[in-house]
Amino acid sequence: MREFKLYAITGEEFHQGKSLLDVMEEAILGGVDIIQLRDKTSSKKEVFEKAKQLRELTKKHNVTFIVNDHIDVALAVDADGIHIGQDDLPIQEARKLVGDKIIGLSTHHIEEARLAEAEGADYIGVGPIFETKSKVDVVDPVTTEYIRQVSSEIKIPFVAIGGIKLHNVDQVLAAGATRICMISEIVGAEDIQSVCKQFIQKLETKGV
Ligand SMILES: Cc1ncc(COP(=O)(O)OP(=O)(O)O)c(N)n1
Ligand SMILES: Cc1nc(C(=O)O)sc1CCOP(=O)(O)O
Ligand SMILES: [Mg+2]
Repeated sequence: MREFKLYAITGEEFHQGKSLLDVMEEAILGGVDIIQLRDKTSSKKEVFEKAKQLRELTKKHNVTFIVNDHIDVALAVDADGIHIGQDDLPIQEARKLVGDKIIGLSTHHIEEARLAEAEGADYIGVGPIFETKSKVDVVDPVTTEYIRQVSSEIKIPFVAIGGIKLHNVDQVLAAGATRICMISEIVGAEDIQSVCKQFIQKLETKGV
């Protein structure tokens, strides 16, 4: 898996009338090095069409492309990987389907992180660090304490997610995160490039 540090997930409810492609290209131009298509409401066919466009965009900019939930769509567009949750296929079964593509798995406590590592996830999501309105049925915030646990124990890459904003990201980095992931703070921004550049600056200040 290529190294990454600034991860943006689509969230069309936040896009302020701008097109999906324009929003994600702005994010990439601002420094995002991995993007995820996350669409909980569209039909499979619509998700496929969006994935095809984002695959083209990410190829053009040499950025990693992940599809959330839909393993079949990820395979159909030759995405770089998939992101799955605790209620999705077990990693071993997902691995049979995707081969050496990237598998990311959401985790919310250290036992899940240990299991993800043992079962061969390529990276884990660690969250939600703070309250978030971007996901329904989300668990209570795991706080930066969970970042501390994961960074001291888990060897595979992890990315902090959930309620991360420019005003609180310093706490996330201070706890040991070297990769951060956002929906609303990036794709809902007036000036997406500027927000991404500020996140990159925060990461670089911490030596990432
Ligand atoms: C990078 C990253 N981390 C966590 C999630 C959440 O995935 P999941 O638990 O499957 O929830 P949904 O996103 O499907 O609502 C994620 N998508 N990406
Ligand atoms: C999709 C998602 N997964 C989470 C998890 O903790 O697994 S938190 C989350 C929403 C992240 O959106 P925002 O940056 O707008 O808070
Ligand atoms: Mg999911």
